[in-house]
Amino acid sequence: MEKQILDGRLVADSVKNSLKERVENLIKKGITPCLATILVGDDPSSETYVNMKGKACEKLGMKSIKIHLSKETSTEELLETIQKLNEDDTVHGILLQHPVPSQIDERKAFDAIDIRKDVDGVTSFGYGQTALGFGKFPSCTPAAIMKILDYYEIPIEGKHAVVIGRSPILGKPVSALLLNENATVTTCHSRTTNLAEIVKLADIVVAAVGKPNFIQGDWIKPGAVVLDAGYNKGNIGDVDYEACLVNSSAITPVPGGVGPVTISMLLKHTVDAAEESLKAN
Ligand SMILES: Nc1nc(=O)c2c([nH]1)NC[C@@H]1CN(c3ccc(C(=O)N[C@@H](CCC(=O)O)C(=O)O)cc3)C=[N+]21
Repeated sequence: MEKQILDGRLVADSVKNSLKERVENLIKKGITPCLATILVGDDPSSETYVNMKGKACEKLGMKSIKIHLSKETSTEELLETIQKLNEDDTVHGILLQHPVPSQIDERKAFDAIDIRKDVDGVTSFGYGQTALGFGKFPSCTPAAIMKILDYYEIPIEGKHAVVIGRSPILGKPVSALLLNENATVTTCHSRTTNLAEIVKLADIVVAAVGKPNFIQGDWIKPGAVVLDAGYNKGNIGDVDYEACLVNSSAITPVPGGVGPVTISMLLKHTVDAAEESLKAN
């Protein structure tokens, strides 16, 4: 069996290339697609991610606004910041970097984002739309996983997909997207008692747990496709890559797998939102 390393940088480049002309056309019409990122606190890895997102925008001729709030920020202050960005017609997408410091009601902040600007797919309403199958902006990592499967023409329909993790912007929405594509989906989590047994049934494994090298090689059914959405400290995925490579037919590395595609989907959603704003006016 031929083994495929799923190259996220390649997929991300193809997504970004498809945006170039759309960005140019918008600029000709006087609209520069703009993503506003909000970072609360000073976690260095969050700062790295937010900077990567801003740079990716600029590389494509898009605009990025970076808002950095102190780690003492209150929910009210954050809501005010979001409200201003909602009202700013030059801003097309808003990304509130997760996680936020513990004094902040993150759900309340996410849900304050105007649905038209929710390019990161974090609002309750956006999740509901995604789950029902008509959402415009699914969360970016779930969207990236689907894009990788699509790019490599990996069939989903009728396959057993096992998602490990049920977070609001990763495990839950990716389970929904896979279900919408007619996979049989099992969502596992920290209280799942027979995890290894369930993963062994999977044709498609999505790792979204946040534990380095957690997914073991002998859990992978021969021929299974493995997607690693983990982003642990030191650029380590949730999948024990070398061990899982053995049985898998296709696998994403970390780095260079799901991560770069996540960012390209964020850009795509921002361009989509900018085009929509043009239609609305
Ligand atoms: N509201 C919100 N939306 C997010 O989408 C979101 C978030 N919060 N919080 C944190 C996670 C993490 N995340 C990553 C995106 C890209 C890479 C990525 O591109 N990583 C590179 C390597 C990174 C490097 O070179 O340092 C790679 O995998 O090749 C990683 C992680 C988005 N997240």
